[in-house]
Amino acid sequence: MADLKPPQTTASKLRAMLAQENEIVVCPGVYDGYTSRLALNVGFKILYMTGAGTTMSRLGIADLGVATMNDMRDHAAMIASLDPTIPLIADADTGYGGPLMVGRTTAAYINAGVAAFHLEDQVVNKRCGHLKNKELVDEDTFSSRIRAASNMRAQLSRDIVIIARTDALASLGYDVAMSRLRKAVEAGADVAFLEGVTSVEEAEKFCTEMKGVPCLYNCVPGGVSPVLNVKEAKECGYKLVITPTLALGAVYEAVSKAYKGLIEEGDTKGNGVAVRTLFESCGLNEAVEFDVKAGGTLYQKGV
Ligand SMILES: C[C@](O)(C(=O)O)[C@H](CC(=O)O)C(=O)O
Repeated sequence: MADLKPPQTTASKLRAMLAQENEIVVCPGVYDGYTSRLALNVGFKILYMTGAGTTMSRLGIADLGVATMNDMRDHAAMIASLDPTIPLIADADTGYGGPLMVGRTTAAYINAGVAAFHLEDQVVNKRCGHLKNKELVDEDTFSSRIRAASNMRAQLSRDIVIIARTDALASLGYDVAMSRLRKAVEAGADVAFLEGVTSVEEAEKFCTEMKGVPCLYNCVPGGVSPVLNVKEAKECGYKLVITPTLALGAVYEAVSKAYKGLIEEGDTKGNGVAVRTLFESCGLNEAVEFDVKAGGTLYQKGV
């Protein structure tokens, strides 16, 4: 029998990262296997799967609550599988229904290898937190979502870090949003996410008033919040920063340019990155090595 030791869970790795004093956990937004590989290749030890990006890349639709639990779970499972030692934080929107459904989502995300997920207080037909006229569920309904996640985690004896997100700031104000987050923490949430923070002062106040509960900053250029860099977010007191649209924006610009070059000038080369380099960014050499080591004959002479 092989000597197989159970690996440390990615949820407990993330908890250890959050417990480090004077550190902020910087999470690159990824939205598919390719962007996840690119983030891992530059050395990130954590990934954030954006729901907006998942909906855009998987369905070609804007962040309007169209992706189902299965879409999100499948996407998260694929991303988490690329390097199962790396914690993946994944968007879980509203949890996709009542407590029973949120419990099911929690179990599905745990089984998909997700280390942490965020659940919010918008209605199920939600929209991006940086769009206008969001509708919310009441405070008790939000608490029940968090409690369902926490109860399922306990029932399964499997860890997942629960991030409570409130979208209440925009329509109900700071105090109501804080009350929702405090109740969410009482119901079992580990991390607080105040969506749509409007100023640095508000960000600092929020981190102070959450009294030791790790706080997450959502950096969305062109949204309603100031675009804080990592140092600034840390100085406000945040323990986590996510950048959901970083890769989406980079791809928007670079790919649009390449396609325009093709349609307007017949440029078939684009930036000319060699195909082998592209494959290598997605584990070509490691895959070949794995196959050869196991005695496979397909790639013995190289590829
Ligand atoms: C964090 C977020 O839920 C996401 O899907 O990544 C979005 C980000 C975005 O749409 O830019 C959000 O609602 O803030």
